[in-house]
Amino acid sequence: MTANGEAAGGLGTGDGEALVALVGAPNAGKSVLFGRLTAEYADVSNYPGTTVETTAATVGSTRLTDTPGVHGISSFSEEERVTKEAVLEADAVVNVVDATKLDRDLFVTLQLLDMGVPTVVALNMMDELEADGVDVDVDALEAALGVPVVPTVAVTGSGVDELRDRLPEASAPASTPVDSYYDALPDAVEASRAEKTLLVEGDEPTARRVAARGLVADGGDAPLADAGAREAVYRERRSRVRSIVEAVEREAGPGRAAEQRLGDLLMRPMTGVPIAIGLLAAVFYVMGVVVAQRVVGYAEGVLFDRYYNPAVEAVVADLLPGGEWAAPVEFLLVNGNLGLLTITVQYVLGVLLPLVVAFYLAIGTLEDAGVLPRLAVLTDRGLSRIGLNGRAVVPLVVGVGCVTMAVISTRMVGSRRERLIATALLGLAIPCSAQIGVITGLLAGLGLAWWVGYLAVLLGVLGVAGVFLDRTLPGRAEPLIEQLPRLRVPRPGNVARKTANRSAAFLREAVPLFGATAAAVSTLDYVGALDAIVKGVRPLTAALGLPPSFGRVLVLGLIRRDFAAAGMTDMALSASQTFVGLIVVTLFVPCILTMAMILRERDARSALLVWVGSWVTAFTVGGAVAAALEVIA
Ligand SMILES: Nc1nc2c(ncn2[C@@H]2O[C@H](COP(=O)(O)OP(=O)(O)OP(=O)(O)O)[C@@H](O)[C@H]2O)c(=O)[nH]1
Ligand SMILES: [Mg+2]
Repeated sequence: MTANGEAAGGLGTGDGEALVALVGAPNAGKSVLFGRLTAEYADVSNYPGTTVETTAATVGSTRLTDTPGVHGISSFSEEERVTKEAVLEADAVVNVVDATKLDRDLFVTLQLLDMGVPTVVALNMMDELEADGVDVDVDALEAALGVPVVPTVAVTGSGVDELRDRLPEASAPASTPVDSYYDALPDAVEASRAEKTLLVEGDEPTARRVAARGLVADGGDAPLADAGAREAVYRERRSRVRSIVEAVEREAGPGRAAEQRLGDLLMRPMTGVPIAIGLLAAVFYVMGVVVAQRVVGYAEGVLFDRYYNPAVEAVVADLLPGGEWAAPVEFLLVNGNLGLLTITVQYVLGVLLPLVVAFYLAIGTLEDAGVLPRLAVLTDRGLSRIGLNGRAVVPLVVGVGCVTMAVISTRMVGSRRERLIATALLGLAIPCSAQIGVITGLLAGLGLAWWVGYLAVLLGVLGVAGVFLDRTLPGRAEPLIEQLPRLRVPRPGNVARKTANRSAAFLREAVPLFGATAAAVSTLDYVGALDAIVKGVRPLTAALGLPPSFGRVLVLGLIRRDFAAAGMTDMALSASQTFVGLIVVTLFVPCILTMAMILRERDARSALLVWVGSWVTAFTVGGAVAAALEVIA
């Protein structure tokens, strides 16, 4: 059974699994419901656009798919295409509607019903509807739509059982007002009702698909209705939405104003900027002082230095018999620079993991509270000068956690042009959490003035690079159209779960990569090739006033940025050398994982632009800073 027309009902009646898709507006609660219905976790955040790809899980005889949020079933963006495909494949849809935004969300509901897709409506966020002092007549809504409507509160699980029970009742009305437009399609188009509706609405991918089937009899003609049809259908649908909302919604009491006021405070520069600075300061206190210095300091200085490393060295020495082949193996496993079993483990578990966990906890809390998009509105003015809009705040902030992940989140930044700018800035001048930890540690030793200087240089580079890209790339910045999520109290369970998932993903990626890097670098080291490379880049390091051993840091930096920063901890450098070194390491090329992600999300040209640009920027800015420091001194 597919979503193809006739008034359909029942589910899973045929052989095999029934495909059910969760579909609805961004931030309506689809992913929370997905988690409730399947016991699998899909990323949940309190901002629109969290889900960008489908996630599926099987429960009993049903295969449930979580989809990216959309305001319509169409193909204007990548997310919409993904969701449209999921809808066309599905046997039935659970349409997740934010009860507090009926006028916005029922458009998709009616569109699904016009398409003849068997649907059950989950009327979610009922708790917030009540808090707003609004009442929705669920029975009247059900009657108006002609399909089951189940009130839910996804975060508490209320209504979820009923939703599951009523899934088999998924249906669509037998006829639709869009029927009358089907005549506008070329004769002899053989397509399902869902496809016909999309054709009337001018959906090109559907037209191509229908044409490719060879079902257009008179050849040549594109199986689309004329351009006016979409407008007419949309207008008619919006007016149906309005009359339904008028019929089912009524004021039931005073709404809450406190949340609104707090939200406004966050977005007004006078109050928002201090609040934002306070929040960032809190994050950096936790990251830079509590975790980077205390936790990491204890892990490195006590756990690894005193207990773990000596113990492993002793065991390896014991187990390896003497003999000439044993020496390189022992070097590989336990050498003091990057031993596979000692220093590498120490870097990953003792340094990076605590920082990464702390960072994800902090960012997860902000994500859940709905603070990030308000920061977006706040920073929109500044960012629009560098060719971006405020939505780029989220990728840039996520980038401070992990640039690789941030590259994925640039999908929410709008046009290709903005994505490229955001990606380039991320690759260039945003240090990742793993690196920040080490950087914070090194700068803390130098004093506050150096910290401020470091931030100033980075912001300067971000600004100049942004303005440069903005001026040189074709096109222009898009205005911010942001659906603000509500402010919500973060849910500790969700934050913990998300942190655990992200940290596990970090380990899965970092461990093999670190292992391979450490083995490769140790091998180069053992055979003396590392020294040769280090000699080769000596002119560069000398130009920066850095010792030759900094070349080793650069080699590490080609693979992982945090690796490079960590490599600096063991060098004897003066304050200004440390400063210049950190600037270079921060601006230097993105790690291998980020490069792979840029290739996946953008293209080879963008990747090359970022990589080469990083080399040039790192050494130009590093050189300039070194020269300036010399003048001052
Ligand atoms: N108060 C309340 N909050 C909810 C409810 N359902 C979801 N939320 C919150 O709404 C936010 C968005 O939830 P998600 O499940 O990520 O929304 P989504 O529909 O998957 O959003 P996209 O992936 O962006 O399309 C999160 O902060 C949830 O905790 C609900 O019934 N009541
Ligand atoms: Mg989602």
